[in-house]
Parts: sequence; C-alpha cells; structure tokens
Amino acid sequence: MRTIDDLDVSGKRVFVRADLNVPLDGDRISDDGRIRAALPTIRALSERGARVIVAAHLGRPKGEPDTRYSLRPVAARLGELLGTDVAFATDTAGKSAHAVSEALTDGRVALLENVRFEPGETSKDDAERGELADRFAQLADLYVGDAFGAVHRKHASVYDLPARLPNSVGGLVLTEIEVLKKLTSHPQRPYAVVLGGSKVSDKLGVIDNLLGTADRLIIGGGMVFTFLKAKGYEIGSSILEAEQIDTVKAYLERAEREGVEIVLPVDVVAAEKFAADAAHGPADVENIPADRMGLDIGPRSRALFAEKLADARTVFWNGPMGVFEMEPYAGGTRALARALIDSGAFTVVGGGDSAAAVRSLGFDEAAFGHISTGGGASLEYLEGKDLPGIDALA
Ligand SMILES: Nc1ncnc2c1ncn2[C@@H]1O[C@H](COP(=O)(O)OP(=O)(O)OP(=O)(O)O)[C@@H](O)[C@H]1O
Ligand SMILES: O=C(O)[C@H](O)COP(=O)(O)O
Repeated sequence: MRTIDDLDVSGKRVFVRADLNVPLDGDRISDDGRIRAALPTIRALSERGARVIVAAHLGRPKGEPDTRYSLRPVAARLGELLGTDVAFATDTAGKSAHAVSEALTDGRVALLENVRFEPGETSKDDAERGELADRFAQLADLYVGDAFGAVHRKHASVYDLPARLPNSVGGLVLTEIEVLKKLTSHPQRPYAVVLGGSKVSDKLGVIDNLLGTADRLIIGGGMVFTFLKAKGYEIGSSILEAEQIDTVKAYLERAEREGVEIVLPVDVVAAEKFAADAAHGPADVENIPADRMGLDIGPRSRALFAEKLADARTVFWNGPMGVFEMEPYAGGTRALARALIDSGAFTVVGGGDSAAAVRSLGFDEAAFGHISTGGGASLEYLEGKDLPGIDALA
C-alpha cells in the first residue's frame, strides 16, 4: 500500500475520507477525539501544498439531507483545531462541492457535507455506489483513505472511490492497524479482553475468534444479561438478546473445553427504571429483583475484574461496563478504566463509546497504550474479517 509520502500532492486536489462521526448534543460536539485523530494527515497534506477536500459521515441519516446530521459544526471545530478557516460545502457531490473544490488554493482545507446524505453512499447496489463514486472522483485528483472507524463499511466514499483515483492509505489507518496487529500476532500473555456495551449481536462474532487467542474474557455492560440468562439466572427487566442465548451457551461450553476463562459479574447495580434518578442499589446476580434492570456492574464485580486484570500483560477493552452516561451507573466503567491503568499492561481501548467514556470520566488518554477511533472496525479487524476500506487501496 502506498502512503501519503508516496504521493505527489503539491497543487493537487486530494480527497481525504476521514471518520468525523463525533457524538453531538444538539449542535455541540461532546467529544472531538475523532476530529483530533484526523488532524495529522490533513495537516501533512496541507503543509505539502495539497488542496485538501475532507469527506466524512455523521450518524445514520437515511440517504437524504437532514440538518440533525449536518457536518457544519464539525467544519467549525476542524477549523479551530487546524487554526485556519475550513471551507464548508453545503452538499456532498453537487454544485456547492464543485464550487468549493474549484475555489480551493494550495494548502487550504475544505469539508464536504455528510456523505450519507447521498443514497448511493451506503447502497448495497454496486452501480448506485459507483455512480456516486464517479461524482466524487470529479472533485479530486488523488484519494487518501484515513477513515479507520469506517473501513469495515463497503460504502462509496470508502470502497468504490479509491478504485477511481490514484490513492494511498492515511497515517491514522496505518497506526491503528499497526497497534491492532500486536493483539493478533503474539500478544504478551496473559492476554485479557474486556467486552461490554449494548450491541451483543455485533460482538458475538469477535468472541468466537477471541476464544482462540485470548487467555481471559471479561464480560460487562448490557451484554452481561444474555450471558447470565444463558447460565440460567433471572435478570429482571435488564436488556436481553433472547435469540442469542443458544449462541452464548455454545461459547460458554467452548471456552470451558479450551481452557479460556470467561469472567462474568457476580453483582450488578439494579435500578427501578432506565433513569439517573431511579431507585437503585447493588444486587447479587442470583438475586436480581424481577422489577429491576441491571445498569452497571456491582462493587464486588469491580474488585473481581480488577483482580483478573492485575497480572495481564495485554488488554483489549471494547464497550462500557454500564450506562456511564448517567453518573449513578458510571462507577463500573470508571473502576475498569482505573484497573486497566493500574495493571501496567499494554492496553488498547476500542470503540466510539468506550473512548468517549474514558475521556468524559476524566482519564488521561496517555495512560492507555492506544485509544482506537474504531469500534466496529477494530472488532472486525480482530475477527480477521476483510476490511473493504483497506482492500480497496492500491
Ligand atoms: N447494562 C446496560 N444496559 C443498557 N445499556 C448499557 C448497559 N451497559 C452499557 N450500556 C450502554 O452501551 C452503550 C455502548 O455500547 P456499544 O456497544 O455501542 O459500545 P462501543 O463499542 O464502545 O461503541 P461503538 O460501537 O459506537 O464504537 C452505552 O451507551 C451504554 O450506556
Ligand atoms: O461510529 C462508528 O463506529 C463509525 O463511525 C462507523 O459508523 P457506522 O457504524 O454508522 O457505520
């Protein structure tokens, strides 16, 4: 794969696909980690005299303009961080995008509106995606793939466009892959993986693969309850993916056979409802009240998880331990982050929500080995799946 150093970019229009999918609170950016991670590539190109056209998605709009998902606030933040004006195209590949692309001078940066405002971006139809990619190709001379968080998506700006322009991989993607490689080839052992969050079905595939590589699998967050149910516990009104119970049972049996330790919580914080002001308290997993839902791991589990991480040499963590966005249920995630730091292991934190949790709970990013910008992308890499956004680069 070529890198940006192999491209002659001076005076050229360079289309940079970045992942600027940041959490928004109205039009306020609540965590700008992904924008900051995109800066080095954009800066390097601009310093070498490129005319940089940045493209990205935000959220999951339905293939048409939707002001809730406009990248305008991101353009403003990108400009602040770069210390220069960033031109903003009010469409993705239409008149405004062309005008902005033509007006760019050497070293200047522009951002296109959300690529997912175009139905072709996420289309399953090759021709439809190809048509949009053709339109993107008219905006630029070169392509740089730097959207690590989206490399697992077979989308027009990620997968189809690089086939139409001389291209290179971006520095962020290279760094991410280099770090994740350390987890797939010869990780220092014991190698522990902590999985949490709420998307059980998205993460089961990686469990299958991790049973072959990790020494210990620690499960927290909303996923816990499908595991507890599979083991025969009653889980009150906690979130459950009932159709995954049999798969989880099979994993538990396989882990037992292959000597991989699966560590589950022994207690949870059980609340009357999904609200910060709900009555709540710790409950052992054997005694979760029928009318309560588990929204965090409990105090005994926090101590247990810390003990299981203490001797680890490598740790990969994806997914918060509880509903960390509400303070009463942030304790488990906070304790886990602390345990990771105290372990002294090489730690990789993957996932949009996990990275945002680490920052919003006040931890210093430098205390972790690597904070990945990709959630689904890092999991699919660890699963050993092909990543379209990387396969497409020459
Ligand atoms: N016990 C629980 N019940 C319900 N929701 C939970 C529970 N524990 C954690 N969550 C929620 O899980 C969400 C994060 O899950 P997700 O699987 O999306 O994490 P991630 O992989 O870090 O993020 P991403 O997929 O965006 O990269 C958080 O919003 C959190 O509130
Ligand atoms: O947030 C993410 O994980 C990436 O930006 C990809 O977003 P998507 O899951 O909506 O494709």
